[in-house]
Amino acid sequence: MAAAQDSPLYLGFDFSTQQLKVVVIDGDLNVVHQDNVQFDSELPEFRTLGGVHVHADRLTVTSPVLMWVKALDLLLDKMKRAGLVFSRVRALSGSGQQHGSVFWRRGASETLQHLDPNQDLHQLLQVCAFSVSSGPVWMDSSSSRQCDELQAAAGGAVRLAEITGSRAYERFTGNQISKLRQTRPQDFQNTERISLVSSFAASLFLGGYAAIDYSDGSGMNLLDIRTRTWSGICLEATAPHLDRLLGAPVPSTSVLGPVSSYFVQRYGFSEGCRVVAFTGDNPASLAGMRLQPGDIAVSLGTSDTVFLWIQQPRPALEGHVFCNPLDWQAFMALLCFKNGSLTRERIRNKSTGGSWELFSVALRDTPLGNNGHMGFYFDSVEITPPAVGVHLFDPEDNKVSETPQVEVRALVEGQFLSRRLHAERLGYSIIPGTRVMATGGASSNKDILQVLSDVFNAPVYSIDLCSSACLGSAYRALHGILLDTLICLINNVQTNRQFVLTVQL
Ligand SMILES: Nc1ncnc2c1ncn2[C@@H]1O[C@H](COP(=O)(O)OP(=O)(O)O)[C@@H](O)[C@H]1O
Ligand SMILES: O=C(CO)[C@@H](O)[C@H](O)COP(=O)(O)O
Repeated sequence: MAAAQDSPLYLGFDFSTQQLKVVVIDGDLNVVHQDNVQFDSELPEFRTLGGVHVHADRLTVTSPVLMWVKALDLLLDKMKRAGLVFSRVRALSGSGQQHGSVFWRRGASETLQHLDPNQDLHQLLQVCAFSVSSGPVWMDSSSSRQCDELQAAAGGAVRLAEITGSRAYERFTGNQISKLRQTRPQDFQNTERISLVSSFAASLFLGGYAAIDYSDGSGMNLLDIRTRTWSGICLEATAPHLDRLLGAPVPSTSVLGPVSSYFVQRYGFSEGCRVVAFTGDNPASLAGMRLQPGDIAVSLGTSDTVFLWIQQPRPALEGHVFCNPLDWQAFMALLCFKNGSLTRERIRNKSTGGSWELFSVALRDTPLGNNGHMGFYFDSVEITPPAVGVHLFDPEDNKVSETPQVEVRALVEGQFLSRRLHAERLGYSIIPGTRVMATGGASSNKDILQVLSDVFNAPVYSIDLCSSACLGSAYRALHGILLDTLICLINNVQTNRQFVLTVQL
């Protein structure tokens, strides 16, 4: 049943690689509105391809910070035009592509606190809010030197993984901070605060710097995932006084504060609307998919990721362990594959004239196993495994340069075999009852999901909305508010309780 016209609403945003999305839910978890802004097509002035700029070295990959700010202006205007009554919003939360960093210039805190509601955020922040106008994102693999330095300082890759949940990875924020400090010292000097994409987005809503949450903070090679505090060894190896630039990390369910007066005056948000900590898009998806023990999630967004809810961390040299965004005592394991949707798009353009429909036909017209044709497609330096290049094999295992008729299946089967193989190496086993939960843009394609099901030998479930990260963020907004109310109640009961002396020694 639809909720009353004035019942509370909860917003979930996702600042992902190619777009900004929002989902609005009511208190019964019904989705009442969704919208998005595509970076490439709706903000062409930033000249991104897939939301990013790939630099000449092919290793450095950045995104303009103001593009994300302008996308938020545009999205909120779209929501207003669609008739969304912002005064009903009780809480909001969100997520961001993981690992990307935003460097706020000295004085930006002051700017954030005094935003003029008559102007766009983009106008207000364009002049001097950021010391780095285009920050590194998760696709960047240019910080190998800094990774080696961090591992040496921490006592090796295994030790670093034990502390932070991952060996050193180029895209992880700590190594990107190190690179900026070494290569652009002046910009680093001008920096007042460093945010992740998630905490940057939360800062816009708060009108002040938002804390980094434990879960997204686990993707930096800086957080001790067991104590949930910054690791002294890692901070020291990265930059002096880094804790001041990062602020203290907080539980992912934290209520950070009220939405800033800018949003109250410009869009009519209620002064009581609360901002719940933003997190990474994969942790938010974990919440959105409501994973059960034994489930495995496969996200087919710009990146492909495989992740699961785990109770005990067992960090390895491959893959990542993050703090869990819902249960502070639990964790999540994640594998990330860089050559996901963009590689599927390249083969779609090459083999089926740019049509997903014909891509699907090619999958339907070829048999499981592809008569022995096999492909490994690493268009750009892969994360899992660290490999590059396209490697094709015929049924006799000869390396060939082309597999034209069967290329679509060679690609998709190869991708999913790799997802399964690496998940099993992490210790995950497919057992009777295993459910594969699919999400992300490509999960709308049933023929791709059929291959996923065949390769994992398990049923695949998807949700009727592509962005589980947005949905999870809206759930998290509601969850955060409920937890906060509960904690306040418990505190009140404890303060008001009258103790009576009942037994004397
Ligand atoms: N019908 C389809 N078949 C296969 N892939 C699709 C289809 N529709 C969209 N996609 C893929 O979804 C990708 C975007 O996924 P999405 O999860 O929205 O990205 P992100 O959240 O990383 O910005 C696109 O790059 C596109 O290749
Ligand atoms: O690097 C990772 C996870 O470690 C990526 O999964 C990013 O979080 C980008 O997400 P999408 O935009 O592809 O959803």
